[in-house]
Parts: sequence; structure tokens; C-alpha cells
Amino acid sequence: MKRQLILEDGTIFTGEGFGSNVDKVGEVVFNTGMTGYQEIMSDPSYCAQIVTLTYPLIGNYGINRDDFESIIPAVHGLIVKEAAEYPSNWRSQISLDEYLKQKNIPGISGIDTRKLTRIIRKYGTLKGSICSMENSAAEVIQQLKATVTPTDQVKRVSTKTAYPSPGRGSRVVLVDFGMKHGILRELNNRNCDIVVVPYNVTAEEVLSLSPDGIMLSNGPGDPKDVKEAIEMIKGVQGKVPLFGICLGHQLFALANGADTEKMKFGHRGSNHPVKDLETGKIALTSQNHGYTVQTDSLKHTNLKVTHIALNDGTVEGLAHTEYPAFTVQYHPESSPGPEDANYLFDEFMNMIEAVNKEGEKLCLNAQI
Ligand SMILES: NC(=O)CC[C@H](N)C(=O)O
Repeated sequence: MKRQLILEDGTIFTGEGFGSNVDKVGEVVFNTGMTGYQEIMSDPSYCAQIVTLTYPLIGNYGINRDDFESIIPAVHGLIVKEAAEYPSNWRSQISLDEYLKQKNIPGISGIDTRKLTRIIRKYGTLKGSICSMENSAAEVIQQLKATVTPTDQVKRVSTKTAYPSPGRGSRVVLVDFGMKHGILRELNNRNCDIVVVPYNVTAEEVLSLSPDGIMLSNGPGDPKDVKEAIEMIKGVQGKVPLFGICLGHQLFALANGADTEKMKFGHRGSNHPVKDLETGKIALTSQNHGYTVQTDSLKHTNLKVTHIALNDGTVEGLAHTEYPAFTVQYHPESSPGPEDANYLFDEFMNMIEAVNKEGEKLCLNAQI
């Protein structure tokens, strides 16, 4: 069935609909990964966005049981050049088309994704709509221009109540701003005793769980919309070791007096080179963000830049100069993408251990 993709700047593409045939509006972004469409679609950070996949053939290895990053996908649509009709892979259970139908997400294929990506790169991310041919383009464009970007995406995707993911190791309170399963997977692999808590948890509630460490997850939207979390971070940092990823990184920066800004078209892909300023080593990283920490705003804070993006020099990692706390803008849990940065979870574990040892020493000294 023919369907259309309309952008707020007036560009109209026609293509073939697949997945659900609902009409949806969203911020149109692009991801350059050659694989990983299942993880990308189910990453809650894409809440209310329509994702263009620049790799020309999508869906060829189907959808499997294991690679989801959330149970309920929050993405508003998928734009591809070609959607494979007959997936082939030993893990595949259903096709991309069937999955999108089940989850009520519209897809559109036959789109010149190279042209579309060039438009986004030139003008920046644009609002767009995947809709039926019956809609009048002029009306849709009008509607897109009048649509305000939502501010409650984190609330939509975060857990409503706290829940445990038990282990016998360090107690980690994982604040869910739209957490990818990959983060939970990495902490589980390290035997952590995890408590996942909602985005609007208070510092007192976090501390009452006697955590050894606090993990701030990724999540959708503008970090400045999550005011509760900024306050919470101010109340817990310095008391417990802290590690933040993506939205967690941005919130940590805001809590420490730095500023964030929207990027023109963001970083979304599986091969973004990042430099560790201490070791000089380069890691290939998985990324998905449209906001960034403003470098200049860090001047009068207690934060130092630990990592930068090699493509555009933007901030990719921060550490507190006094507290045991560090954050990265990219995804050490990959899902999808390279695992170069996976060691950061080990560093978090080492930080927890070091702080615990220090605490024991202080207790012993106090007894003497
Ligand atoms: N993956 C993320 O956590 C994204 C963070 C934030 N929503 C951004 O787009 O910059």
C-alpha cells in the first residue's frame, strides 16, 4: 500500500507502507548502523522519534527473542530503503513487518534514505509524519509546524514502581529514565544486586536502599525536562559512587552546574570514534543522542572532560574532580554495536570496591 512521509519543511516522499498502517508524527532522525535494527527500534531513548536507517537493506535477519532493549518499543516509526520480506537467520522468529504490525508502529520503505539523511544533515532534525495518501500534504505540513515537541517522554518510558533484579554482589540502584536492557544485562553479568527505580525517585529514597553504587540510565528527550532527577543527583553524588550513561551523563552535567544544548542532527550509529583523553586510546562506540553537554559551560564546575568525540570534538565523557562519579555520552552496553567501551562497567565495579575499602578503613580507625 502506498503511503507518504511528509516533513515539516514541505518535502514529501512516497513509499510503500509496511508494519502498522497508523498515521504517526515524530522527530525524524537517522541512524547509520549497518545492523542492529531490532535493538534500535526497542531502545526507549527513541521515544516519539521516527528513525531513518541509512543502511539500505533492513529486516534481512528478522526479529529474534533475545535482542530487545525494552518490552514495549516507544519509537514512532521506521523509514527504510528496502524492507526484506523473507528474513533468514537461525534466530529469527518473525519478520520486521510482523513485529511492527504487532507493536502498532508504522514503517515506510522505498524511501531515498540518502536524500532524506542529507536533508536532515543540512537543516537539522525535522518533524515528520508517516501517513496515508488520503491526507492532504498541506494540512499535514501545517499540523507538523504547529506540533510542539513533547516533554514527558521519560515519564512515558520509565518504570512506574521500583523492582529488584537480585544478585549477591554490590547493591546498585539503577535509575530508569528509559533504561535499555543492555545496562541491566551488564550489571547482572557482574553479579550486582540491582534495584531499578523510577525516574522521579528522591535522593532520600535512593539512599534509604543503602546502595553501594548508583547507575543513571539512558533515556529519551531533553535532559532539562527531567528536573526531579537533577535534584536527586545533587543529593546523592559524593555519598555513593555514581556512573551515568547518555541521558544520565547529561543530567549529571546539569546537576553540577554545566549546561546542555540540542545538536543539529545528533550522533546515532554504531561506529562513533571516541578518544579517552587520559590514555589517548580510541574506542569505537555505539551512540544515540541529540543533546550534548556544552564544553564552555564546564569551566566553572567541578567536572573534567575525560572523553571527546573525534568526529566533531563534542564532550563524550565526564568525571567529578572530588567525588567518585563518572559518566559517558555513548553506550558502553553497546546493544547494538562494538563492545570497546564495556570495560567502563568494570571501572564502576572497581570504584565501588575502592570506596567500600576506604569506608572499612575509616570504620576500623574510628574503633581504634
Ligand atoms: N540515549 C540517550 O540516553 C539519549 C539522551 C537524550 N535523550 C539525547 O537525545 O541526547
